[in-house]
Amino acid sequence: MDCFKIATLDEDYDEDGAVPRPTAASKVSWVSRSLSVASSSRRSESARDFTDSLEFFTQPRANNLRVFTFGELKAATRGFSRGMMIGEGGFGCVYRGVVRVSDVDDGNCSGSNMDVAVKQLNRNGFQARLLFPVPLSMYICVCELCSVTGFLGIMEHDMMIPSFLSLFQLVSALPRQTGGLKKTRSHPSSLARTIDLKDGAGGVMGFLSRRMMNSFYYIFEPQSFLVSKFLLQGQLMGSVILHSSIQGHKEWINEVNFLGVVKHPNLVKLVGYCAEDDERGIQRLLVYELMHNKSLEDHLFIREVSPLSWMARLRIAQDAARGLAHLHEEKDFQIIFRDLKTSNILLDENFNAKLSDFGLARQGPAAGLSHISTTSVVGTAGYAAPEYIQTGRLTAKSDVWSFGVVLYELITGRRAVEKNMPRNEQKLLDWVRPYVSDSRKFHLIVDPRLEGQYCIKSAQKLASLANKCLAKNAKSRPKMSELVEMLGKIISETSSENDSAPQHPKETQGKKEETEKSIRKFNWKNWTLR
Ligand SMILES: Nc1ncnc2c1ncn2[C@@H]1O[C@H](COP(=O)(O)OP(=O)(O)OP(=O)(O)O)[C@@H](O)[C@H]1O
Repeated sequence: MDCFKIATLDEDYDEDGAVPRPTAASKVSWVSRSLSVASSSRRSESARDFTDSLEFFTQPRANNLRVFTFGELKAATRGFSRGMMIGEGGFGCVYRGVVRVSDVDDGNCSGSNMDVAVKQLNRNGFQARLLFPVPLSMYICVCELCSVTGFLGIMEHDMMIPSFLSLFQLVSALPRQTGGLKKTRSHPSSLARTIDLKDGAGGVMGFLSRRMMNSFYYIFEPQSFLVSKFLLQGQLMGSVILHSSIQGHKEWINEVNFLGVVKHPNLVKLVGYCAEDDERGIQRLLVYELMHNKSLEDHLFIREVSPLSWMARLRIAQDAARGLAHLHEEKDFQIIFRDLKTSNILLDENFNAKLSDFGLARQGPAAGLSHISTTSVVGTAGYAAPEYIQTGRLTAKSDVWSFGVVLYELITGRRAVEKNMPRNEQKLLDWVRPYVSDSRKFHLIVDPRLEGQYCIKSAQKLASLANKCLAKNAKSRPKMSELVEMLGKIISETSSENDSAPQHPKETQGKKEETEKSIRKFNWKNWTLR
C-alpha cells in the first residue's frame, strides 16, 4: 500500500471546526490519494512536527519494557535468518523468535520462554523504494537529484548504493540486479531519455514484489519536493518514496513510547526493545508478543490462507473498535492511531484482534481544541480521511474513517486500493458505492470466499455502519465506543439468526471451534512471505 506525506500545512487551531482555510495540501485531491504526494516542504516544518510529537515523550510515564541487547535478539531469531522471517513492512523485517522472560509476578524470579515477534528497523541511512511502475527516467531523476545513499529497494533484494550516487552509477548498477536492463555508457544527463522502458525498466517493474507495493513509506524532505514536481507535471505513474533513518527512528521512538504505556487486550503487547549503535550501524529493534495468526491482511487477501468466517470478521471488527475506543476515549490523554489498516490488525491464536504499529500515533488535541494541525500528513493511501489529507487537521474521527474502510474490506475481501483491478474498480469505496445503495445488488460485493456462508442482513448492517464511519462531515461520524456497541448488537443479532437457521455450520459452531479449525489450517511451515 502506498503512502503519502504532505508537507507545508498551517499550524492553526480551529476550535469550532469551521471550514478550514485552504492550504498547500488542499491542492491534493482525494482522487490522487493512491499516489504518494507532497507539496513544497521546508525542513523546519518537519522538524517542528517532530518536536510536537516529542511533547508526549517528555512527560514521564511508567513502562516496564525490557531492554534487550542486540546479541540476545540475534540469538532469539537465529541470527535473523530468513527462515524465521514472518513479515516485512516499510521500516524493516519482522522475525519470529523466543526470548527468556522472568516471571517476577509470581514471586519467584524463575524464567520462562516467550514466543515473540522481533521487528528490525532497516539500518542504513537514506532509503529509496519503488512502489509502483514508474518510468525509469523519473526514477533516475529522483534518485540523482536526491543523492540517495543507503539501500535501493528493487525486487526482493536490497541493493547497496554508495553515498551520493550519481545517475551514471545507478544506471550501471541496475543491469546486475534486474538481469534485463541495457547498459549504456552515454552521458548521465542523457540516459533518462535513451533507456528503453519496455526492454530495461520493464524488467525492473515486473520484478516489484507485491510486498513492496503494499508497504508503507515516507517521502522525506527535501526529496518530497521533487516527487511533487513530477506529480504536477501529471506524469506520475507511481512514486519513488524516500525516507531516512531519522524518519524510521522517529517511528521507533513513537512505538516505544506509546505502546510502552498503553495496555489493553486489543492492543499488541510490546515486550521490549533494543537500541544499540556500534560499528555495525544503528540497531533499532522492537520485541512484541507473537501473534500466531499474523495480520488480518493475510487472512483477507492471501489466497493460501483459509478465509475468515463471517462471524470471525464481525468479532475482529469489534476487537479493533475496542482497541481504538481505548486509545480515543479511555485514557487521560487521547491517542490518535493514524494508521489503521488490515496489516496493522494482528490476530492471536484465538483470532482475537489487536492493533499494532504505533509508529504514526499522535497525542490528540489538548482540551478545548478541536484538532491537531499537522505539518506532515502521513498514513496509508486508501485509508486516510479526506479532510485530513486536504488540510492536515487530525482528529480521532480520522481513525473512524479508516475503520469504515476496514469494515468494507471485511465485507468484500478486497483491498482499499487494488492496483490489479480494472481502473473503475481500483478504489474500494468508489467500487462499492452503487451496490450499497441497491439492496438487490448488495450481495454482489460480498466476499466470494465466504461462499454464501453469511447472513445478508448482517452484512448490510455492517455496511450501513461503515457508511456512518465514512460520513463526509467528520463530526457526524460515530465515536469508537458507539461503534463497539453497534457491532455488539450486530453480532448478537447475527448469532441468534444463525441459531434459528443452522444451515451455516461454520457460524453456528461458536468461536472456539471455528478458531480451532482455522488454526489447524494455518501452518507456520507453509507460511510464505509475500
Ligand atoms: N507481533 C507480531 N506477530 C506476528 N506477526 C507480526 C507481528 N508484527 C508484525 N507481524 C507481521 O509482519 C508484517 C509486517 O509488519 P509491519 O508492522 O512491519 O509492517 P506492515 O504493517 O505490514 O506495513 P507498514 O510498513 O505499512 O506498516 C505484518 O503484516 C504481520 O504479518
